Amino acid sequence: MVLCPGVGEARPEDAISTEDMRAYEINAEHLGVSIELLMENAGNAVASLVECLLGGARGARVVILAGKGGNGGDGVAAARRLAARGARVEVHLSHPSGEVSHPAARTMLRGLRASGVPVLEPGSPGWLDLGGVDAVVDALLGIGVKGGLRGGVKAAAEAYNRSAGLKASVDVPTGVDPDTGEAVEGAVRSDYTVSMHRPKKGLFKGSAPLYAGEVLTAEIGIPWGAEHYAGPGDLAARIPRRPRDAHKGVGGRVLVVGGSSEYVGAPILAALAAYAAGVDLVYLASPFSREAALARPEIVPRRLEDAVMTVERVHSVVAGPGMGGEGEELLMQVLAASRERGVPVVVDADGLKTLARRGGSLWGEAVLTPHRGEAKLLLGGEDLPPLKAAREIAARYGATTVVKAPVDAVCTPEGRCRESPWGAPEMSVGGTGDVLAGVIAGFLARRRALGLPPDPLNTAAAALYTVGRAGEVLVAEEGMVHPARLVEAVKRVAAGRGT
Ligand SMILES: NC(=O)C1=CN([C@@H]2O[C@H](COP(=O)(O)OP(=O)(O)OC[C@H]3O[C@@H](n4cnc5c(N)ncnc54)[C@H](O)[C@@H]3O)[C@@H](O)[C@H]2O)[C@H](O)CC1
Ligand SMILES: [K+]
Repeated sequence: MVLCPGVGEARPEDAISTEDMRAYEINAEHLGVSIELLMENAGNAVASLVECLLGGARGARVVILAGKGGNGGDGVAAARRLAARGARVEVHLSHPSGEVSHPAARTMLRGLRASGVPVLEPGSPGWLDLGGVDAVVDALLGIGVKGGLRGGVKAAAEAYNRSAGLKASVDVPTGVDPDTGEAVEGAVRSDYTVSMHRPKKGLFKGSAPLYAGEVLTAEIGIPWGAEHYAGPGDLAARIPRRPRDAHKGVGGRVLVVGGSSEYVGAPILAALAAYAAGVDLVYLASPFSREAALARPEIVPRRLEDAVMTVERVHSVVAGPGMGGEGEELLMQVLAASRERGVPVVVDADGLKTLARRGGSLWGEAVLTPHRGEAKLLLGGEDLPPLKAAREIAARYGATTVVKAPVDAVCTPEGRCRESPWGAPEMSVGGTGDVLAGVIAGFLARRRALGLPPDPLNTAAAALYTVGRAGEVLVAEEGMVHPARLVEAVKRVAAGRGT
């Protein structure tokens, strides 16, 4: 590995998806680390690598090929830093400068004006003339690449590949898919690729290594908490937006199984919360589903005895709210049917008591949502702090486990964990647990309906942030948390109107 300041080894086990990267970026901003700062750091890392590889920046002729998105922004920041170190730098844009689409990249371009670096647009004399360059940087496309190379990007990638200078790509080689590693025609071939924060998964797949050259990573200031704590990035990046021309079916369908002679409201709240999370259709199987549907016509009633056969129609299931002791057999049948059909299931409330009594091993796409009392039951009486309890229950029952507490914790059976500090003490009111179960199931359904893997750990994190934030919004606006109002607030936060 080349030894240069500011860059490190890229290990496949550290690789992340573009979805992860988008989530971390937004979470970082929420935690006080701005995108501009991340971009500046990315540019600095690129500048330092080029300087190091050339054995000094002073007098070196460097051309930065910059696209109109964030990747171009990294390149523009690198240009300013290299110029400040004495390099003879030019920026060649793939597009007219008025078309820069990324807000932070626009800021970088403004900052570049004062540095004396020439900025060449398509059509200006000398555009894509890379004769005699010592180094050329590919800052054309990063994780925002879509489809084959077009327009100025295509022309710039051709010039890059013909150039005799040292070649370095920012984040990913332009034209290589950051998730799958697939390369489109005309993708750039580099000597080095410096991937921001962590290497992107695609860099290790298929033919990507041929294009990337040596892969390095640069630490750009994303704090640990942006990965560990649930945040708005999990909602924005992991829960797909509904396409504007959405037809019925893209939002997913959820089945709620619960209720008993004693408890009526819990499964209804879970059903309404699933709707608030953006799904298309919620079936309710309970002893009173017809009455529930008369009061709330959006609920599709199912007889309790039809619960098991409804599993095959849905993208996720909530089982347990308000079930009492009456539904043990049914719960076990619903779990078996869900597992057999690969449908993720959220087990809450009385469903958890049944599991604690019967034991047994679930699967990673089952999500248990105990509060601390239920966690203690599941652990046979042992009282552990939330994070430890989540880790232990997840390992013991083989299911992703959320332990609800002032700082919620969620862990997978393999021991990967996240926490969520959002929410308010007023959320201890009855019904918030039912709402959370419905939102987790709703988000799981929305991912599955679009063919995305359910990813229960990060999907639960998105739900924890959403419900916690909804509670905060309500406390700020109304001074209290009423469960039915919480459903309304979830709808606003999930639709991007509550932050
Ligand atoms: N995520 C982070 O924390 C940080 C990311 N940084 C850098 O930003 C890019 C991602 O930026 P984004 O604007 O989302 O995407 P791109 O720059 O890759 O490009 C989008 C841009 O390009 C156009 N486009 C897409 N596909 C094509 C194509 N095939 N042909 C032509 N043009 C295309 C599209 O229209 C958009 O306008 C990330 O990779 C990092 O480099 C920073 O480091 C800050 C932190
Ligand atoms: K690139």
